[in-house]
Amino acid sequence: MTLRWLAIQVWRYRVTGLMVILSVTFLLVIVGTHLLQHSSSFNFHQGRIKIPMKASDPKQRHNILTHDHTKESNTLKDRTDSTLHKIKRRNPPVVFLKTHKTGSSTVQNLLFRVGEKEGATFAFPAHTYQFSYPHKFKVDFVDELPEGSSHFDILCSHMRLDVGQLKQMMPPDTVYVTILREPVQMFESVFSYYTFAVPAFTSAKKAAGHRSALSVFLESPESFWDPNERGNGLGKNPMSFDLGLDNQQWNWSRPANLTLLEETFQLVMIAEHFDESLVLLGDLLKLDLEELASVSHNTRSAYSLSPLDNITKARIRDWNQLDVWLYDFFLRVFWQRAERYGLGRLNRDVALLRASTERIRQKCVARKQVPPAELDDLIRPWQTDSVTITGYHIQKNLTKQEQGFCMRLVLPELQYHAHLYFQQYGRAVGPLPTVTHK
Ligand SMILES: Nc1ncnc2c1ncn2[C@@H]1O[C@H](COP(=O)(O)OS(=O)(=O)O)[C@@H](OP(=O)(O)O)[C@H]1O
Repeated sequence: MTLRWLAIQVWRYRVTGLMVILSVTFLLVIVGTHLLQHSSSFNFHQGRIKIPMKASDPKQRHNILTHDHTKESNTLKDRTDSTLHKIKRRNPPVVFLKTHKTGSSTVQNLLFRVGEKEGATFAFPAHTYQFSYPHKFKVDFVDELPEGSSHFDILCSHMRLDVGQLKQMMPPDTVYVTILREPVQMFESVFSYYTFAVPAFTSAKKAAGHRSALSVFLESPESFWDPNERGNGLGKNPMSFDLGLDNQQWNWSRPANLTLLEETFQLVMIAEHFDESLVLLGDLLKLDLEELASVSHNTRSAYSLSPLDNITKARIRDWNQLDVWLYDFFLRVFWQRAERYGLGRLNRDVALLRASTERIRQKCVARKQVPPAELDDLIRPWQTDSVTITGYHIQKNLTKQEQGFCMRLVLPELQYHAHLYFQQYGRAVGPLPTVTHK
């Protein structure tokens, strides 16, 4: 009887019932979509970080990020309260000397991700994104230790190395790592990227007219390069300069500070053996395969690349003899280290890393080599007037958690730095001071 009555009621109100179910479903879809859009675990508030398309003095200018931090206090509180900051770091402290045009932004991105996940305290420059480059590093270039931290865990921004100063501020068990790249490729990349930032390169560009500025520079580099002119540090032996060596004069003898560098750096990564380098890095820092995944950062678009003829290559090597010597030296050290790890074991781990990274790239990356005009401010890498730097689009069909991971994977250096800096200090990255360091 009751069942029959129920069946009659259902039949009588079938249209109204259907309408109610449809309305509730529609409402749930609307609310769900809204939540996904506005509560991403990686809440960068797109549109509030503004990166201009072009500038001539990369990473040093203070006005490149205008960050409206007043609107962000709640987000910061949420982040500070989150479990992210309560996880105990399991990795040793690390200094990564970020050398120029060596693939260093790719390594830095990986360290940013690991550090953020583990609530690490970053040693950031007090002003802008570099430690008062090209001055040699000093402890007072570093921003204050944030409240509640007893020491810095990770330092990975550009600097000109001074080992003694670094050791004054980092814990004794700090792991020191850097990266070198084959000097011809590296110098060509430095020249192209910094054509309008290194005065010697700019003079060559002006003199070149329609000819290749690099070729004109290499025909008589001494006529363009004044070692005493500020900003010319990267104009000759740039890797040696970043490592704090005298990049001007060299008489083929072992550089005075080489022993100190050998003793300080547990690992000098080699860009041409990037995956092998990552495996050794992972071993030192106790990282797992997923943490070692990366995409290449700061890559130039195809039309910003020009093939080098043999004369140009020989001239680059001639002009950058100390870098050539240094690279060959640390390449030998690298393979000695690889042998200690075990070459068979290294090959096996590289294969595992490549397979794991490939899976992650497929999951995250919808499109690579995306030109800057097609990238949102949030994910557009810094551009210079002389080259075009490409970026990535991430996949659309990702869960909230995957979206956070994938965004971080492709996030350019300046944006990630600005985010972590704000997270650590609750304020935007500081501008250049009016009085420069001596
Ligand atoms: N994984 C990996 N392996 C090898 N090479 C890589 C990798 N990731 C980035 N790159 C290349 O490194 C160049 C950018 O270097 P940096 O990130 O150090 O540049 S910067 O000084 O921070 O601006 C830039 O080189 P060029 O394209 O020749 O300019 C990148 O393409």
